[in-house]
Parts: sequence; C-alpha cells; structure tokens
Amino acid sequence: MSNDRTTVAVHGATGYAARELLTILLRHPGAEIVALTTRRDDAPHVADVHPALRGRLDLRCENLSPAELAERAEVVFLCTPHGASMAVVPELLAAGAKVIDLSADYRLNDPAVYAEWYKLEHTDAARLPDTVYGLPELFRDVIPAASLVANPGCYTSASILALAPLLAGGWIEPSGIIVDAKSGASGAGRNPKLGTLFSEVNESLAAYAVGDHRHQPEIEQALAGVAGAAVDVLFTPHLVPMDRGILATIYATPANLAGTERLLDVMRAFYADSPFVRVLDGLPGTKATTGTNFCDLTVRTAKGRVVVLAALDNLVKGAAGVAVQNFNLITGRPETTGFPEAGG
Ligand SMILES: NC(=O)C1=CN([C@@H]2O[C@H](COP(=O)(O)OP(=O)(O)OC[C@H]3O[C@@H](n4cnc5c(N)ncnc54)[C@H](OP(=O)(O)O)[C@@H]3O)[C@@H](O)[C@H]2O)C=CC1
Ligand SMILES: CC(=O)N[C@@H](CCC(=O)OP(=O)(O)O)C(=O)O
Repeated sequence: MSNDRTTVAVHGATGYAARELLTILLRHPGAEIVALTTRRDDAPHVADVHPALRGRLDLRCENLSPAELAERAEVVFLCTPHGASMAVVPELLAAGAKVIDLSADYRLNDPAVYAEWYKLEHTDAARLPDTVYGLPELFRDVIPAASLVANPGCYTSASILALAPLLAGGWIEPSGIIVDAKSGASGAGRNPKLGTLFSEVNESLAAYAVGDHRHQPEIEQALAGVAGAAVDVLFTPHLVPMDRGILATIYATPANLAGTERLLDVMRAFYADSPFVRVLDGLPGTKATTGTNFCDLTVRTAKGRVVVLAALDNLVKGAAGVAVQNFNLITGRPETTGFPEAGG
C-alpha cells in the first residue's frame, strides 16, 4: 500500500457487523474510512444510522457501484449478506481493490456444497477453490498475499479455534464431534425478523437449525484441513436472550489417555503466537470477551470424553475484529494494530 494510511470502504454499512467494524477502524492508526454504502437512496448520515458513531465519523452512506467503491478505496470490506457479496466481488477485484468479505459467499471451496447449504447457485464459482479462508490463527502465512479474504462465520470461528489444536495433534477422534453453541441475537443481523423480536428472544432459550445449520460444512471443511482427514461434526446452535456473545461447548472422543493438564498444554503451545486466543485454566464466559477481539478457550477430560469450551464476541472476533486482523495482514501491518486490548 502506498500511504501510511490505507483508504477503506464499508459496503453494507448500515448493519451490525459494519457498526462494529467502523468502531474498530476509527481507532486504527492505519485506516482512513472514505466510503460507506447502503441500498437506500436518501444517503443517510452514518450518525443517524449508528448513533454511537455521532461526532466520530462525518460520512454519509451512499448507494455506490463497485467501480465507485474501488475508485475511492484501496480495501473494501463487504458487510453484506451472502448472495450480495458475490454480486460485487468480481468487479471490485477487477478494478484493483482488495476485498475482505464478511459473508459466507467465499468460505466454502466447493460450489456444489455452497449450492446445497445456501440454496443458491454461486455466480463466481471459479474463484472458490483458491479463496483464502480468513482465520489468521490457522492461515496467517497465506492471508498476506490474498486480494480476497473470506472472513469466517461466528460460530465457526469459536468451533474451529477450539478444536484445531486437538485435531492437529491427533488428540481427539475426527468423527463424532458434537458442537453445542449459543449465540446472542445480534448474530442474526439488524434486518428485522420475527425470531429476533425482543418478545420472542427475551426470557427464552431455544435451539434452531438442528443438524442443518450452514456453519456445519464450514467447520468440517476447515477442520479437515487441520486434521488431514475428514472431520464429522454435529452442530446445534441456540439463540439466547443476549445482544452479543457466543459460547460453544464441544464434546469429542479422546484418541489417547491424555488428561486435562496435558491438553491445556497442547492448546497453549498451539496458540503461543496467537495474540487473540487466550487459553484459560478456568471456564470461559461470554462477558469476559464482550467488545474484545479475544477468543477464550479451555479444555477438560470428563467421563471418557474431551470437553472443549470457547467464548467470543460474535460481532468482534466472530466478524469485524477478525476482518481487521485480516486487513492488517493484507496491508503488511502487525496483526494486533488497532487492538489496544492486545497491545496493538
Ligand atoms: N452479525 C454477526 O454476528 C455476524 C455476521 N456475519 C456476516 O456479516 C454480514 C453482515 O452481517 P450483519 O451486519 O449482521 O447484517 P445486517 O443485516 O445487520 O446488515 C446487512 C447490511 O447489508 C446491506 N444489505 C442487505 N441486503 C443487501 C443486498 N441484497 N445488497 C446489498 N446490500 C445489502 C444492508 O444495508 P441496507 O439495507 O441499508 O442496504 C446492511 O447494511 C453477513 O454476511 C453476515 O452473515 C458474519 C459473522 C458474524
Ligand atoms: C444468532 C444467529 O442467527 N446467528 C447467525 C449466524 C451469524 C453468522 O456468522 O452468519 P454467516 O455465516 O451467515 O456470516 C445464524 O445462525 O444464521
């Protein structure tokens, strides 16, 4: 990148992930926010869309084409739903922009798997096999060279970070893994829907998409790469009456007789150079990660099983925070830049 500060645009700037991203970028010493988009044609000021940003960012959200975005910004963050991201990526890349996509459009390598789980034909399928999966803790060696980074999903980040050290070292069996995960309602986005109304979520706890959630193949794909073999995961998400936060409780079959202390050592060694993963002696909870880019992990052996626990903020480490880690990597900056909580 040519300047000390990299010009950035946020496409889909009126949603929750974008709000969180803008909050992080505003304190980032190497990012200059130059453009925000919405499909609305009344060009709302960002402070009217995200009141928390009042007085901190003087920009309007505009209905801009990919060509206009690429002309203004060196890096474009896509905070749009799946389907909408692949509609703009080819033009953005052709115009020379680097792209960090927060949606699921480029996470799966196989277009047939994408079509099966997203009920949508991929319109840019040729790019899928080579797109870099933006989980820096696993792929920080290849992310810096990428023009397009596919940011991971929120449940998937928690699940993959929890299981990768144990699968990589052969400490657990790659089949029969159960991920039981809970998320706050902001994980469903800002677009109003019945299931996330206050009176539906408040004082309630419910599972959804049992066995057929779209994050299941994403978790299996990433972990198969780590394990060097097919990985079989049963994933059950739950909606909890919180704004934000994910807790995943994961059950696996041990592949040997290692105890809790040995497995904790394995996890600590695996993440020794990963500033945003904290391996705890105690049990993680969402509150300790709220508003931060940390993923808190621990592991236990109990009744012949290995139990791994992971907590993170779905909007930060699960979305906007990891996007900024990726931004740092593709612009040649230290991964922690813009994250005072990690010394950056
Ligand atoms: N929320 C979370 O915890 C996480 C979200 N993600 C992913 O990040 C992305 C953004 O999520 P989130 O912020 O929660 O979603 P929101 O629903 O809160 O925001 C979506 C944004 O996309 C815009 N948008 C909606 N549909 C289209 C379309 N067809 N074309 C162009 N723009 C569109 C909306 O803008 P407008 O209506 O003003 O045009 C809005 O700015 C999604 O892909 C989501 O799956 C990933 C990990 C975690
Ligand atoms: C609570 C809730 O509804 N969460 C969302 C996951 C959010 C996310 O990471 O979505 P993408 O993979 O689409 O980016 C869901 O279950 O669909």
